[in-house]
Amino acid sequence: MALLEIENLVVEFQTASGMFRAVDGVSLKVHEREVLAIVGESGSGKSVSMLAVMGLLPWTAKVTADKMTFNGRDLLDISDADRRKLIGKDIAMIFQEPVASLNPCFTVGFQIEEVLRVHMKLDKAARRARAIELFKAVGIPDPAERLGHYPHQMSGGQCQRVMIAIAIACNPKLLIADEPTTALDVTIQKQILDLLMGLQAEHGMGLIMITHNMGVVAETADRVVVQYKGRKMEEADVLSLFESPKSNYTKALLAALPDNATGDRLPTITELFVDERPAEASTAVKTPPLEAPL
Ligand SMILES: Nc1ncnc2c1ncn2[C@@H]1O[C@H](COP(=O)(O)OP(=O)(O)OP(=O)(O)O)[C@@H](O)[C@H]1O
Repeated sequence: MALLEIENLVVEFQTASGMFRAVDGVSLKVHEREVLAIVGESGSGKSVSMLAVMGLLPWTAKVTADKMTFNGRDLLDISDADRRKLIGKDIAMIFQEPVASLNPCFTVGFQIEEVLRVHMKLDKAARRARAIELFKAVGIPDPAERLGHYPHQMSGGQCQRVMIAIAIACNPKLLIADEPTTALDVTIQKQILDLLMGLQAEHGMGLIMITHNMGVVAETADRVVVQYKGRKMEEADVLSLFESPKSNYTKALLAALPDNATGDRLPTITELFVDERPAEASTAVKTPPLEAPL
């Protein structure tokens, strides 16, 4: 049985200029111990699909699917109370802006201990000991002292390590990493990716890596889903995707990599890719409105 199973997921937002379809019939599966990369350019609905799984979309979103289960449990028909027990414990997510994802008003120690209090019911001393252990596991130096720091006192890379420590605090079965290295210095990006992959292997978690970076896909994924304008264009194991991509969009993504440049100028995706979908389908996905959502 797959850990996460999604069939025909559609997410639409109610906006001032009508309904906007951000995710258009996406299906995917993730198994235990598997790393699935979801790749696609900005706005292709990668984050929105996973926020739908987490139940973290605003009220303006309408989520429908033929199936959305976690470990056999129906996520479409789950009570708010049951979802709160699951999210942050069995399914955890880390985001691309680590500093903004932490609460600036509380110490990082309070924030990690809060997760341990709510989900693991540990007493104060056990929470502190576990928090120190987790900070050590993600490579934060002087963990006991760092627990007393606020997010603004730490670098972006350190904050992402804190976010990862919080995400793995309750030994989740599935970790969703939404562009976890995009906001970080290049020198730190590799360290954070290595840390995530090490933890994934050690804990046997399923990992969904959302990225627009084909280099990250190549380094991390077992299987890849390619998304474009809310639709799944292709799904393949990582080797097949790089060696024999099927969809023209995947071919365009690969051809736009600097390593594949032939002339003195890199081609853009729009030069390389013509939307393969029937006109009816592609116009169903309207250009996002500029005005704020309702
Ligand atoms: N609350 C919202 N109301 C209206 N439209 C939204 C809302 N949230 C996201 N969208 C739109 O949904 C589309 C998909 O967004 P999403 O964040 O999933 O893209 P993405 O593929 O993850 O790209 P990125 O890497 O830039 O985050 C975008 O066009 C975005 O503007």
